[in-house]
Formats: sequence, structure tokens, C-alpha cells
Amino acid sequence: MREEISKKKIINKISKIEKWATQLTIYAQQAVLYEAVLSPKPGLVDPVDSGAHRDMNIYTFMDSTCSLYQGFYQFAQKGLLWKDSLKKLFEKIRFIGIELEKKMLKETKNINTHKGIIFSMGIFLAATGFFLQRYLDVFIEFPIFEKEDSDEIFKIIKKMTRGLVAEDFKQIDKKDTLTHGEKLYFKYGFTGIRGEAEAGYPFIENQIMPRIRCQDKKESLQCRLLEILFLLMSNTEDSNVIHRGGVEALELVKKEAKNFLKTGGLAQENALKKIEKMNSLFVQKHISPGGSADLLIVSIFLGKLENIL
Ligand SMILES: CC(C)(COP(=O)(O)OP(=O)(O)OC[C@H]1O[C@@H](n2cnc3c(N)ncnc32)[C@H](O)[C@@H]1O)[C@@H](O)C(=O)NCCC(=O)NCCS
Ligand SMILES: Nc1ncnc2c1ncn2[C@@H]1O[C@H](COP(=O)(O)OP(=O)(O)OP(=O)(O)O)[C@@H](O)[C@H]1O
Repeated sequence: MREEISKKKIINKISKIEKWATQLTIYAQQAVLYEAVLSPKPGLVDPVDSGAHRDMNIYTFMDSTCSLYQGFYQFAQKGLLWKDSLKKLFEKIRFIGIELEKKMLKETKNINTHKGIIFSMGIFLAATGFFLQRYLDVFIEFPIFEKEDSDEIFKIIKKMTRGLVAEDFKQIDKKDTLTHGEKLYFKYGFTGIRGEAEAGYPFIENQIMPRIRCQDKKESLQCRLLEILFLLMSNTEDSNVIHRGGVEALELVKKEAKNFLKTGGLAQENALKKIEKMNSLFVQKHISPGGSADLLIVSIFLGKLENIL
């Protein structure tokens, strides 16, 4: 009898882990899709145009997003089941990330649509799954997150990624070919996406989430998400922008985004016209703020967890 009860308990727990990993995956996919369809975005692919990209369009993003589902689920599940150190959890999910990157590239015929978000969302999904372990025996349904819960996610991420920059760039001078991120570290010391992760995505924690929490919920989702994108563009050390247009391009993106927000943001007259003008400028200069787009996706994911988006 006792054996039967404990068997039942284990089965219930496994089915709850499956359900919660699925919910996390759905939020992550929603976030990726919200970003893709958001328009008008300067320099980035959206349904209206392909920004500064000649090799992809909105359909490439739809195809790519579908290929992410299974890998996203694995990130979340790994976190929900993990019993070892957080550094080891990160090492483990990097393998899942590398495989997922290959799958995404196969689906897009070798076009890099989602490399950055596979990395960042992988970290967030695993960290959130790990965090949720403490609620598995407490809640029947998937919980709605409070600010304090999100704060814990950032703490977990810092522990997972401690030492990442030094570790990843250790052998850089011995490598024959370098990725964009490695080249920029070599040339300017920019730590890019790795530095952002190791710092625990501080701009999202300290500026973006507080802003999303107090945005007027009656505003359209389009305006709210565009505001967040411009806030991110005004601050992100975006290696995507730098590798395409150098440090001047990064300064230009930051300046344009800051000006747009200072002059009234989405509330100003002709706001959408101004963004379209910025889009033309970025297209002409071949600039695409892909790092900010990725951080927007992560912010939407957290907004979904807190039920504020
Ligand atoms: C670290 C990885 C993702 C990227 O390295 P790479 O040197 O190519 O970086 P690169 O500078 O080209 O940036 C990649 C993308 O990150 C995004 N990005 C750029 N800057 C930033 C930033 N400051 N903040 C957030 N995202 C950024 C952009 O979309 C960009 O295209 C990659 O090398 C890797 O390790 N891939 C394996 C997959 C993986 O580890 N997944 C792990 C799941 S945790
Ligand atoms: N809506 C979007 N439009 C374009 N890029 C986006 C969008 N959302 C996110 N990104 C990010 O931008 C990156 C694509 O940038 P880019 O085209 O410069 O790729 P690359 O492979 O780094 O460079 P290149 O194609 O110039 O060799 C992707 O990794 C993706 O994460």
C-alpha cells in the first residue's frame, strides 16, 4: 500500500514537471513570436520589411521559431530536474544549445536567425526551471511569478555563468577562425552576450522589468513592446551592431534610441513615422540591433511569467 502511494507520488511529480516545462516552452515561443511580428522595428526583420537583412524575411523567422520548440523544452526540463551545481547545469545546457543551433541552421538553410536567443533563452529557461523546483510540491497549477521570483532567476543566472567570459575567451589567441563575438573581444575587449549573461542581465533586471511592471496596461502591446525595444537599444553593447558597422554604428543606435525616447517616445506625434525614418537610416548603413531584439525576447518571457504582458 505504502509502496503504491509513493509510486503514485513520483508519477504525479513527473507529470507536473512535464506540464511546467511545456508551459515554460510556450512562454518562450510566444516571446520569440511577439518579437518577430513587432513592427516597425529599425534595421530588424519584421512582417513589413527585412530591415538591414538580405538573406532572411519574416517567414525565415517563422520556420526558425518552429525548430526551437523541442530544444527550449529540454532547457526547461533540465532545470526542473537538476540536482547538481549551477555551473554544471550551464555546462550541460550548452550541449543542448549547440545541437539546437545546428537544428535551427538546418531549418533556415544556414541563416543565423536565432543564435543569440538560443543562448540567452537557454539560460533563462534552465534557470527558471531550476527555480521552480521549490514550488513543485507547493502549487498544483503553474504559478504566476512575483517580482521577488524574477529576482531569484537573475541570482541563479549569475551563479550559472560565473567565470564564463574568462573561460570562453581563454584560448582565443590559439584559434584559427574566430566568431564575431570572439573577434570583437580580441580587437576591443567587448564581452558581448557572454558578458551580459555573466553580469546576470542587469539592465533587464534593474531597468526593463521595473518599466514593464509600471507601463499602462491599456496601451497597445505594440507600443509597449516598441518602448522596451528602444530602451534596450539605448543601452545594449550589441556585438551584432559593432561587427556590422563598428563602434560608430553602436554610438549611432544608442543616440537615435535615446533621442526618440527623450522627445516623447511612442506618445509623440509621428512616432511611427520617426521609427520608419530610423529604419531607412539603419538599412542604408547596414545596421541591425539583433542583440537588443534578443533582450526584448527575454524581457517578454519574464513579462509572461509575471502575467504583465
Ligand atoms: C556564445 C554564442 C551563443 C555566441 O557566440 P558569438 O561569438 O558567435 O557571438 P556574437 O557576438 O556573434 O553574438 C551572437 C548573438 O548574440 C546576440 N547579442 C549580441 N550582443 C548581445 C548583448 N550585448 N546582449 C544580448 N545578446 C546579444 C545577437 O543576436 C548576436 O547575433 C555561441 O558561440 C555559443 O556558445 N553557441 C553554442 C550554443 C549555446 O551555448 N547555447 C547555450 C544555451 S545556454
Ligand atoms: N527580428 C530580427 N531581425 C533580425 N535579427 C534578429 C531579429 N531578432 C533577433 N535577431 C538576432 O540577430 C542575429 C542576426 O544577425 P546577423 O544577420 O548580423 O547575423 P550574423 O550571422 O551574426 O552576421 P552576418 O549574417 O552578417 O554574417 C541573430 O542571431 C538573432 O538572434
